Amino acid sequence: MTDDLAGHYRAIINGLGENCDREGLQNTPQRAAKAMQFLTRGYQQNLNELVNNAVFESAMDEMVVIQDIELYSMCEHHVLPFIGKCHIAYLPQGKVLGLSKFARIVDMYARRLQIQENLTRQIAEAVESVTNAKGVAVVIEAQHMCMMMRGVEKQNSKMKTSMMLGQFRKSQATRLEFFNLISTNR
Ligand SMILES: Nc1nc2c(ncn2[C@@H]2O[C@H](COP(=O)(O)OP(=O)(O)OP(=O)(O)O)[C@@H](O)[C@H]2O)c(=O)[nH]1
Ligand SMILES: [Zn+2]
Repeated sequence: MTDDLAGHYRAIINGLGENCDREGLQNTPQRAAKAMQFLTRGYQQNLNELVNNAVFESAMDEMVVIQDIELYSMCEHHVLPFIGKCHIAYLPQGKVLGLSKFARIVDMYARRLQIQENLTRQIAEAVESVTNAKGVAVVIEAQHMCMMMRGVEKQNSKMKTSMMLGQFRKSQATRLEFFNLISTNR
């Protein structure tokens, strides 16, 4: 698998007019293949294994927010990185999820070829399915290298996406509480 990918990288690099046999590039196809496999390792993961039963009974029924989870993803249109932060909130009803699992869920979906909108939705639906929460909210703010390094070359624009499920979608007060919580301490 890595060797196959490395062969493709060799063709790309040679196709750019470079020479993969020169010293600095000799191991590059192999390295680039491994790096790309790492950046897309989310394809090898699944939600059940990742959560590993780290769901705990709890009487907590107020909003829980996990803020500023950094994410690195790759846009599916250009295969260039987009980089940002994810904020997740949920309203537990009897069960809370192990804290690190939120970051693992973000990474599992981020480490695939993505668009930000779908990534946002997938994270929200995963948290909902694992916790059976009364509501889940996810906000992602990210900068896309395809907008910065090429194309329109806008260095400061950010894309913000949100996905509200359950109570967050129904109740404006709940949504506002979440937006308030994530707009402080930054
Ligand atoms: N909605 C959305 N669009 C994205 C995302 N990542 C990249 N894109 C956009 O995907 C679009 C692809 O447009 P095309 O016209 O097919 O490709 P292109 O000629 O490379 O487009 P330019 O970026 O405008 O040069 C561009 O507008 C990108 O900005 C994302 O996460 N969400
Ligand atoms: Zn792109």
